[in-house]
Amino acid sequence: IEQPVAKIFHLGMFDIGKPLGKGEFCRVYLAREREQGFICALRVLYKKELLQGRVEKQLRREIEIQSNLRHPNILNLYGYFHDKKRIILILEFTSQGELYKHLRRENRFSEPKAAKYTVLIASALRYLHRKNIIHRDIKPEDILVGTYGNIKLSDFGWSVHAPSKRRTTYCGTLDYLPPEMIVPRTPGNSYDEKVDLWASGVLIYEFLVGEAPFEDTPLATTRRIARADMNIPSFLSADATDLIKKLLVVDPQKRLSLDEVEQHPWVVKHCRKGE
Ligand SMILES: COc1ccc(C(=O)Nc2ccccc2)cc1NC(=O)CCSc1ncnc(N)c1Br
Repeated sequence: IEQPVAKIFHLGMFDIGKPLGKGEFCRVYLAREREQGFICALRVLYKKELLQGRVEKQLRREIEIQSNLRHPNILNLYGYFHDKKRIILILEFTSQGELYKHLRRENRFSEPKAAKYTVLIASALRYLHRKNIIHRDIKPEDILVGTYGNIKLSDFGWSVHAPSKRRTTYCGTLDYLPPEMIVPRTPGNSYDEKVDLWASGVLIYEFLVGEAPFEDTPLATTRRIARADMNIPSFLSADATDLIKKLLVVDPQKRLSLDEVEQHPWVVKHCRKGE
């Protein structure tokens, strides 16, 4: 789909179009590569800010990891370049933008739609976990929607994201953090990929209810997460309720595995293969 890239300025071999992200920290632009007219999203990061935020190491590690990922439900990082002041990430462009906008507009998703998204996210997580990568940051704000409605896990580099208006919590939301990252029982609070299963439960809840299960004041949220203290509205089907309850379990080892999520009746019912 040809996207109008009204040329505002150019950066390297790219013509820069409209801003895609908002907020002073989130400089993401629609761009077209000059030679082949290749459409992409460019994320511009200022070295000064990265140094202040001491995140240049995290960014380097992330670019290293993300450059080797290839999955239909993970936003592609094609590469990067830098000039004196900036580092520019060359990212896959998704024409339908951020999933959280769709969720806010529709208030909540139907169960079939939520189940379809769940399967796609589980498939991306399985791919990451097989490579020993824990995403840790799965929330509607970090999921993008492609042209044909398929979704892409992205990593907005939370540390450079302004405390977004979308969540009124300081420096990223607590809503998606699992108990073991809130109340570290084991010294050095070691956690494993089960944190992504907890976050998947929070995500399914938010898809179906329209708000996160532990949304509250920061203090109350941490208390409720630590006890998995949520109430599931009665309009959710029994299967959906069952899946959420089996993911939002305090003990990480007792949470469902990705295989069990994909084989859960709620998912199977709504996502018969090939539909
Ligand atoms: C693989 O995707 C990333 C990988 C890495 C980082 C990142 O900044 N890491 C990072 C930055 C600083 C410090 C530490 C980590 C960010 C992303 N992703 C993004 O920034 C998403 C940009 S928004 C957007 N993108 C495409 N199409 C649209 N319609 C939109 Br809206």
